[in-house]
This record gives sequence, C-alpha cells and structure tokens, in this order.
Amino acid sequence: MIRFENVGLRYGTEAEVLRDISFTLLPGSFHFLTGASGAGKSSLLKLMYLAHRPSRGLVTLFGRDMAVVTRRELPELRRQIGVVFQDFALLDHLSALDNVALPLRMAGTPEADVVAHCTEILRWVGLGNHLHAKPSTLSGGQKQRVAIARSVINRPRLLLADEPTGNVDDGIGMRLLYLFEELYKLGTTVVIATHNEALIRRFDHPRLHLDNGRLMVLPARGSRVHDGRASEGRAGDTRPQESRRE
Ligand SMILES: Nc1ncnc2c1ncn2[C@@H]1O[C@H](COP(=O)(O)OP(=O)(O)OP(=O)(O)O)[C@@H](O)[C@H]1O
Repeated sequence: MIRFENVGLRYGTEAEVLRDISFTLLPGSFHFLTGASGAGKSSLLKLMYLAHRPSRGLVTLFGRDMAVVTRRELPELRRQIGVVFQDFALLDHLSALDNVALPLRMAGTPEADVVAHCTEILRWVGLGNHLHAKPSTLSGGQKQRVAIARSVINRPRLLLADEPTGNVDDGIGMRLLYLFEELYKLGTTVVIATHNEALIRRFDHPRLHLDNGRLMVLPARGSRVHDGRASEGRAGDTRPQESRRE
C-alpha cells in the first residue's frame, strides 16, 4: 500500500526534519503515528498524501513510484485517500452536509443516496442538528468532525488523519475512533497521528513512532504478547519493517 525507502524531507535549506525513513504499510493495516510535538508527524502524513515530495528516497503508493507520477495523475490518486489535516480544509460557502457530500458527488453517487449517507454519518459524529450549518458557524471540534465525516464517506483505500480527536471530548473521540475502526474492518488502510495515549491503549494497533526525525515501528501490545521477540524499536532504527493485520 505504502512503501518508504530511505526517505528524507527538508524544508528549504533547513536540516532534514525526516531522515532515513523506511517502512512498509500493508493493505488493510491500522497504525497510530506518534511522536513529540514537532517530531514530523504532519510532515510524514503530507508525504503519504503526496502534498510534499521527499528531498530524497523513494515513496511508493498503491504500487506506483511517486517520483514518476505526473501532476495530472495526482488528483486521481488523491481521490483514493481520505484525509483529515489540522486546518480541516472545509469549503466555507457550503453547508456541513454539502462539504461531506463532495467526494460522493464527484464519484457520481445518486443524490438520494448522497443525502441519506451524509445525514447518517453526520448524526454518527454528533452533528445531526447541524446538517445545514456553514463551517463559519461551527466550533473547532465541530468543523473537525465534519472533516472526518468527509474523509470516510466514500470508504477510501487509505485514510490519513492528523490529530483527529484533538478538539473533541473523550466520548466523541471514542466514537470517531470506532468510525476509523469500522473503515479498517472494511479494508481501508488507516494511519492516525495522535498524542492521545488513552485511545492508543484502547485500540491496540501498531505504532509508527517518530523521534528526532527517525522512525521506528512498535508492534501492537497484543502482538507483543504473542511474539516474545517483538521488541521496542530503537530510535534511529532505519531497517524496513512490516506490520500485518492479524
Ligand atoms: N511548511 C514548513 N516550512 C518549514 N518548516 C516546517 C514546515 N512544516 C513543518 N515544518 C517544521 O518541520 C518540523 C516538523 O513539523 P510537523 O508539523 O511535521 O511536526 P508534528 O509532529 O506534526 O508536530 P505537532 O504534533 O505539533 O503537530 C517542525 O520543526 C516544523 O517547524
């Protein structure tokens, strides 16, 4: 699904914020992405979304080498990815429902289905009373939930979410994680950047952990029980590693 080989990323002439990143995410896997503030989580997600090109190394997505993908091919690739970035990127002139409906309408879904699905998902994220509200009238946490609803509405092949529970209370945070979990069970590959240790403990998926620009892959706690050899990765461990859905 995604393969990084010795990837580095720098902004301008600054030192690399990501260094020698190598890993493979298999289709249908679920990973949390963790690391201190400024560790590079958003940058890594943007590389996966093809919003940034790496300064060096190889990124392969859906079996395609990103170095040779043209600008014209990007929209089609991105249509297969659901994203929740920290700025939400909602369209201000559209209602919550119409924002969520965008991916379905672009895919030509019949209008009656669009309205039914979008209403259902907005109710699930607790916004049943705000279907027709414009983003400017919503709180930060409500906008975030609209963005999340939009990211999952068309069951993307890959879901990337940056701090999706950052602005919501614990109860809503748990509901949102269940939404991602449902998608994962349907076969979507999921990567969630979060600082929320309670959610990480509750859902027990492997972690991609960033430390000082380098990545290590930590197995789910469950797999550590089954596999006594599965050890904490070391900071700076750059060997390609794979995580597989049980
Ligand atoms: N567009 C940019 N231009 C220059 N530097 C950037 C840019 N985006 C991020 N950085 C720098 O890259 C480093 C990693 O930032 P990034 O946002 O990826 O971290 P993060 O782990 O997502 O942090 P947080 O948890 O606070 O959101 C930081 O030092 C940041 O200042």
